[in-house]
Amino acid sequence: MTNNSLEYMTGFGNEFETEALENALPIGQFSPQKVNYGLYAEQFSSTAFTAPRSENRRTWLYRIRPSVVQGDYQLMDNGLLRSAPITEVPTPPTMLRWNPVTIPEQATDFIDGLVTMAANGSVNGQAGIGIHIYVANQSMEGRYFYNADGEMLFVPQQGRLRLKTECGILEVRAGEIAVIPRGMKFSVELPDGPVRGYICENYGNPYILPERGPVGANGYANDRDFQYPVAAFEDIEGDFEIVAKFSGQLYRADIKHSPLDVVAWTGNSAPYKYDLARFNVMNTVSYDHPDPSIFTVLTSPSGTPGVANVDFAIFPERWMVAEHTFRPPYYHRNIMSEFMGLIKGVYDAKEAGFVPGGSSLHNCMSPHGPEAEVFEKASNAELEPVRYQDTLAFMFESRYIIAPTKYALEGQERQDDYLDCWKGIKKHFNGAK
Ligand SMILES: O=C(O)Cc1cc(O)ccc1O
Ligand SMILES: [Fe+2]
Repeated sequence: MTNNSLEYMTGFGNEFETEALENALPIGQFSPQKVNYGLYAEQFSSTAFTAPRSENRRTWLYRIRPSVVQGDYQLMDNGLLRSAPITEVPTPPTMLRWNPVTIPEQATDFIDGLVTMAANGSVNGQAGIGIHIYVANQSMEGRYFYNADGEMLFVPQQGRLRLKTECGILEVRAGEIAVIPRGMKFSVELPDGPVRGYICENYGNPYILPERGPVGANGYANDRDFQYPVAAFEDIEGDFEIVAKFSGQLYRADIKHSPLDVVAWTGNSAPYKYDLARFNVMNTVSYDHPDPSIFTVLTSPSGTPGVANVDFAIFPERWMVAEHTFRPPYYHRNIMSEFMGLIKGVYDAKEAGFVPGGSSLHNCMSPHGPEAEVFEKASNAELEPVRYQDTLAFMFESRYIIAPTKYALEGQERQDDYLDCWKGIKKHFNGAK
């Protein structure tokens, strides 16, 4: 890429404009008869042309060659990648938990190292999500990827990713997230070696920031903290490969040049990153445990107001000051389905077994909550203000039942003894007649 300095532009969903060469962007129109530098104009639409203006997302790309210059697609092996609906095994209501997926010893790039844990909705119906773990130890070399099935939310747990995209370069490490729009081409480099993390592939409406309601004009994830790349392009020719995820299937095509050849772009559909440490946490300063929706960073709305296709919520470092309150997450059963991961530290409902890089799934109406020891400790603790330190968990919460894959249910990471964490819950009832 000619522009290798990692500069970013800021502001969630802004109408950006950026050029790696001076005057590459047309002025006053999108599609002039001739574009400067002999570039081609290409519109990249992430919403229907006719989506309401407030939701409309599209970007104009000014590139060396239009995207149509490529070979034909051939089927590829999906490896452990799956899409909704998952039909290979029935979905049990059982509460599930997994150890981290091990980073392989053999050469594995980002595409090779995708493992689907679960999915819901319908990839072709553009509703629901795919939940994947990525493990890799090699940069993608000579190949590029795009996902026509959904926007990709990256939640790194270990290591750093350099995401080279059509719109420019983003780097993310554990504690940060990145989102790449549906269909945007990119490659993944690993500047510091092996990586592991989670991906929420969003088949539905693009993520937006949640409403703030009476909280007011500031707080939660602030718009200004979202960072977008500046234009950067590769002008290289060779024997490359483009890999597409389309309708749940991987395909490959030959391409004789780098598809990351966008010299300038303008619009509001672009990849972005966000440092989760910037989340402005709202919580009780009086009593009781509010619902985890107070920790929502991004939401993909479904057609029903207040009922998300998927919410991305975090459980970050914060002060806990609630008085006369059972402070950990309450025992509950929920119409929404909850997939959780841990980036670092210890999660307050589970002191053992839920480890960084691991995952859990509590589906629609399946009961869950603190393990036995946590209940005993929290119901007897001195309620001083406490700072939850060195911890970061997250949740993908969805209106649709989350179906684990056959690999998730039968693979080596599954903790078959998960339910034992609640076995020691004691009967404290003292009202017997
Ligand atoms: O189940 C979980 O651990 C997630 C969660 C956290 C919380 O603080 C309240 C409700 C909830 O579902
Ligand atoms: Fe929950």
